[in-house]
Amino acid sequence: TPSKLPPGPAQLPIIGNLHNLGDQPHKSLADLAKIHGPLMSLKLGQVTTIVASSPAVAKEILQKHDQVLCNRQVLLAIQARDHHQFGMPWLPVESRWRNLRKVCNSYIFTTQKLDSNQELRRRKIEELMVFVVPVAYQVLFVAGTDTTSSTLEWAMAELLRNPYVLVKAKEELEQIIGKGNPLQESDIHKLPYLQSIIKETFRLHPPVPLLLPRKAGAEVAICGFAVPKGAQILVNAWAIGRDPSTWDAPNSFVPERFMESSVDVKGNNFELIPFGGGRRICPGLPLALRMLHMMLGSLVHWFDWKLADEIVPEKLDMEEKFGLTLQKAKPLLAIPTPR
Ligand code: HEM
Repeated sequence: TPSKLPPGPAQLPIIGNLHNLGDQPHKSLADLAKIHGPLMSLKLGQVTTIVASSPAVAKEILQKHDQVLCNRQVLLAIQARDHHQFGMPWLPVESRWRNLRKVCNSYIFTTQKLDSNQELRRRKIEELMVFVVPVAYQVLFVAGTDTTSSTLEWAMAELLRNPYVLVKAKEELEQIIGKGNPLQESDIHKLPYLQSIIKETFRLHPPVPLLLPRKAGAEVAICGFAVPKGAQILVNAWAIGRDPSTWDAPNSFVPERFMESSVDVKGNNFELIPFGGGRRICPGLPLALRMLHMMLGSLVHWFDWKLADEIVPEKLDMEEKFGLTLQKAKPLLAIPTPR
């Protein structure tokens, strides 16, 4: 078994590499990975931290060694409020977690259940559309801490910044759904371009850029290096989504790249893992995907959009703010007119 830790930047006493993170840790870690490689080790304070930044290493962690690495590193801030006792994301892989996952997979997020309560969501979407009309002036995509709303805001921002994509999305909806007809969840599979837009949004703007920290339950060898027991494991989904050896023109928003490809966000393609992977993959994935396609599709289908304040598309501010979820730093201001 290897004894050497993966390579990484030099460490200072006590703080280790905390000073390397800055206020955009996912970007700083991506830059460090360019120097030290797709598997690196750092010391965040006293915590040995292993960072994965390529699809191959992510696969080692989320698939091959999933069993040893499936528990969470519970952040002190969360422990302090006792949240880890209750929230599924922080539970250890033991009976309580297993029961909750079972409830999710067999009762809450099954295709059958989601199909049977889609009427509730259809009404919500209708309310959202009715809400947009009188405000027909300025719709603020209010920055919540919510992963789904943040993805929707990024998607709308990309559509407004890339008007040709918006036109193509409209054309697809008009052709498949028809002007004036409401979008239904059962239509989503007939809208490959809309699906590609959502994938491309997740690639560039994964709402949980470093996924949720895992913890090594035992020492494990990864790519010829030793990952010690107790180490915190981060997977930089943001860096992987922009990796130039995986993606052509990695920083451009080009949904077309997914039209002829089978790459999906469901945890099988490690170049695109906004929901994580392995046994702790996001259980809300099927619901989140339905909601996102319905909300984005309906906003595009029902309204014409332009940017507020005469901003030209290329000048739209796409700065990110790192937090629990990766938000747009400046809220998107967009003006709808009913079509
Ligand atoms: C765009 C939407 C969403 C994204 C990008 C997202 C992303 C994630 C990620 C990256 C993880 C950690 C996965 C891992 O460790 O490999 C996670 C876990 C989780 N997510 Fe989501 N999520 C989303 C929406 C939702 C929704 C709508 C729900 C519930 C209704 C949900 C419930 C959960 C729960 C309970 C966990 C913890 C699972 C566990 O630890 O076993 N998520 N999510």
